[in-house]
Amino acid sequence: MAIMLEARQLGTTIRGRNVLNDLTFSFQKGYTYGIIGPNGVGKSTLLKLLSGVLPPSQGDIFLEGRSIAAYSRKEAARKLAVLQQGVLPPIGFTVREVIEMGRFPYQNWFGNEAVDCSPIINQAIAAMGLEKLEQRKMAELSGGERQRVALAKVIVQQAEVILLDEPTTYLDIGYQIQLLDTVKSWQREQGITVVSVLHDLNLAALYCDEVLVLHRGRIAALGKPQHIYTTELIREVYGAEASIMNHPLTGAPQILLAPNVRINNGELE
Ligand SMILES: Nc1ncnc2c1ncn2[C@@H]1O[C@H](COP(=O)(O)OP(=O)(O)OP(=O)(O)O)[C@@H](O)[C@H]1O
Repeated sequence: MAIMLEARQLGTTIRGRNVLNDLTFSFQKGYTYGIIGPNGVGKSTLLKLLSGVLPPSQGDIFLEGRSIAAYSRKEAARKLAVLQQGVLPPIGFTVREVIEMGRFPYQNWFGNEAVDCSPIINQAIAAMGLEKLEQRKMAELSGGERQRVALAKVIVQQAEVILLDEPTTYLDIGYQIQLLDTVKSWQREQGITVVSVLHDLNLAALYCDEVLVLHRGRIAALGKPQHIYTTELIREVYGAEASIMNHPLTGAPQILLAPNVRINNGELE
């Protein structure tokens, strides 16, 4: 099995505070990984380290065996595409123009490409259900529509690794499933590696081959959801009481949260 991304003794300090410590793990080519953990634990920070935009304070990241720091910007962008959280898209442009910006790693100095990129742009527009919106200005879209444009822009980058920071933010449950299904079929078709920060542990169990759980700046668990999701882990990491059931269709572990108030015959007391 080929290793696509590897972290060795990775650590980072932000404003004198140790956020992530001694993380060592590897992600295999062609797999989907979820990064989960409580608010503020460092999930987005880990994604920034993996994409090379934030240099680590300790340790190193290897992309196909080569330190990420040794890649040029365009070289890295052809290998790795990132959907960042909360980054405002350029609102003066149309949907199609913004998606075309995802092709920058393949453009020359004048913004031209050697091959016609319209087939891949059209494919991404269709995959994200944006056909009717392609001439709309970004400023005229809802939060969920903008998120779908941002993902289409990532898809057209045709990278081997995609890093997604909370890709389901702003999306209703229908679009959450549509987006994750699109990413999954894209991943299978192209054999790419997907690393996604997810808050929803149930979606992570449905879509990820393996999940990395962060707790207090370290790895609390890394493995298949059915092996690592336990009531003890949920209690330790989130301080929440949960029951774990198997999904009736897929068998994936699904977490049911238990309210702290007492329940009698289905009524809260
Ligand atoms: N630019 C910054 N300046 C100061 N502290 C920061 C900065 N960026 C992140 N932090 C801190 O680093 C820690 C990790 O932040 P990060 O955004 O990676 O967490 P997260 O797990 O993605 O959180 P969430 O689930 O809330 O999105 C937090 O305590 C945060 O306050």
